[in-house]
Amino acid sequence: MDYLEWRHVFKLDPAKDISDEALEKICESGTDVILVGGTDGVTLDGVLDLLVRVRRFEVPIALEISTIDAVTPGYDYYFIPTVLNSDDPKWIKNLHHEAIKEYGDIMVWDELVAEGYCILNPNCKVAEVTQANTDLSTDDVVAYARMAENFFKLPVFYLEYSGVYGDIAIVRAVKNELQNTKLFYGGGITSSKQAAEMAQVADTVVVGNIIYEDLKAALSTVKAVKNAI
Ligand SMILES: CC(C)=CCC/C(C)=C/CC/C(C)=C/CC/C(C)=C/CC/C(C)=C/CC/C(C)=C/CC/C(C)=C/COP(=O)(O)OP(=O)(O)O
Ligand SMILES: O=P(O)(O)OC[C@@H](O)CO
Ligand SMILES: [Mg+2]
Repeated sequence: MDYLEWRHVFKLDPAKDISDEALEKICESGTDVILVGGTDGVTLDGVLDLLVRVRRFEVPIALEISTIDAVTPGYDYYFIPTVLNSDDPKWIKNLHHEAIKEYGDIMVWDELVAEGYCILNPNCKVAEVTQANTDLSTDDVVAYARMAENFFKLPVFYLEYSGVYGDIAIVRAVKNELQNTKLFYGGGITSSKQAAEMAQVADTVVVGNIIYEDLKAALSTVKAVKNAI
């Protein structure tokens, strides 16, 4: 599966506006994929709009499902988060159970990629919405990574610092534990230096909000990640 080889990901938020000019630069930047996702304000219109606009380019496009009301055919992959450190079973498996009960007969399972999220920024929106317990030691986080890989056999473990730059020591400790499950890192990357640092440890680096704040800085992260060893 291609996603096993991804190094750099741009995450576009369907609740935010992006100009055609900026979108073209993002799509032609050399990134491995455009991942469409956000915590709130995600609508079918927003998800369709980005699908149609990104499809004009060659880059693959994946949808990270945050609400079942905003799912449409046509994406290359569907990423399904399960928030391992949520205190509310809704975000771990209940919404998933509901969706599979309703759409299980028509699902193309090979297009679905399950992601075990571990959210570590206590002040981000997704931590609040999912009631994530972010008060975790390195050992706690490593245990979630082991759970993702060995117990649930998830293809992706996503260390989510949304909005703040993470702790490289924690990212390294997790990476050292994982053999098959891919480590996605996302959060607070605003420069090529940060992107390169995380890319030396994580399998895949996700760049989000800086796209909307400083396009040039966002674009600089692609080369930084691709050149990192
Ligand atoms: C062809 C076709 C239609 C195929 C699809 C079939 C189908 C219906 C598949 C569904 C399968 C399934 C099991 C779905 C699960 C449904 C579901 C709603 C699950 C819940 C997912 C979940 C735990 C969401 C929580 C929120 C979350 C982790 C979102 C990810 C995005 C994220 C962290 C964004 C970062 O936040 P952001 O919004 O950027 O924050 P700022 O604005 O502060 O930057
Ligand atoms: O928006 P930022 O902070 O870059 O985080 C990226 C991504 O991990 C969000 O889900
Ligand atoms: Mg965002």
